[in-house]
Amino acid sequence: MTDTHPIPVTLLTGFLGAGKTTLLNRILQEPHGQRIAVIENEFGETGIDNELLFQAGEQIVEMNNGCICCTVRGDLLRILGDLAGRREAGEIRFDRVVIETTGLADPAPVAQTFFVEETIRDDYRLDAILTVVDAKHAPRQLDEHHEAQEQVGFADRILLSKTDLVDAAALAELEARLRAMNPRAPIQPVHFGQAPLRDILDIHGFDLDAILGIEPDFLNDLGHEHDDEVHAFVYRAERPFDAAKLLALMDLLISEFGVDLLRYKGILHIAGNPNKIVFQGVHGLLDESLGAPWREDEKRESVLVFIGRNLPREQIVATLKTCHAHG
Ligand SMILES: Nc1nc2c(ncn2[C@@H]2O[C@H](COP(=O)(O)OP(=O)(O)OP(=O)(O)O)[C@@H](O)[C@H]2O)c(=O)[nH]1
Repeated sequence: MTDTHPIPVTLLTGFLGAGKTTLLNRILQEPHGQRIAVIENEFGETGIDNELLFQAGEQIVEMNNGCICCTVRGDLLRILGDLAGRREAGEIRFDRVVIETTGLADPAPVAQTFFVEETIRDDYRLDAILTVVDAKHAPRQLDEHHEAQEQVGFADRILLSKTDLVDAAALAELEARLRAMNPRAPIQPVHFGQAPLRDILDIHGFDLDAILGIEPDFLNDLGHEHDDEVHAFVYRAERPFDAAKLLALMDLLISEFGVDLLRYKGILHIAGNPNKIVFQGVHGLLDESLGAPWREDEKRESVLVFIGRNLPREQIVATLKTCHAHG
């Protein structure tokens, strides 16, 4: 197999006991012929999960003590750098990396590492954040723990475990709630970690030119029974944006609401620009680039998706409306 470059990285998150290790074991045991380096992160001194992990042939398990969101700049960088160096030197071979975060970790610092650290950006490509949600216990966890809500907000894909333990009505209610919190992320059931690998690896959740996986009418069926802190909204407009005004607004939004903006993504129709402009971010870190040209037969519509904690939606929408070009 030829070496992949940059190395794809999957970030696996989910609340305590959601089924992350079960899923990881399944990924490792699958006869896909790929070598996967696993970075395991646990609270405390003893990494029990390491014992539970099935270790096959050339797979590598790296341990990382302490909470990943606190030690990310140190341990994670060191481990990723070390792995890439040893791979380059031909000492070890692996095709991809999976990072399993502890059930209470905030995945943002891990994701941001791949945006900001030059050396890491050269060697690695963050493929997606996968969030395992426990169908049985999630309703209560979402009510009681903001970490559980945030993990849903960050997800590129939501993997629903333990659907065998709930009835269809409870499942439908949970799915509606998750969709309201994060309409970007498709929801996929995983029974004891079983899901097609194509639904888990190489999702390209962070690609700037990836389509915004939002159902056009999702806003119509948002449930409001739950007063979740984390929720999403979409802004669509056919009138072109004034680039300078929009940039100024994004700067303002980021400085004012950066901590509460979990994920945002947009495809923009900018006045005078024949190309789409695509951007996305995690908290305060924004990445933007020139997308493909608008096609002749295509509706030139900007679509922006914001997922965050208690975002002042009306205020943001009202300000966005002032950022369009005149005439
Ligand atoms: N009934 C049922 N149980 C499941 C399913 N998936 C996982 N489990 C069980 O849930 C428990 C927790 O699973 P783990 O994979 O250890 O969860 P985790 O997210 O790694 O847990 P932490 O590392 O503690 O955060 C185990 O007993 C699993 O066997 C499922 O689809 N259905």
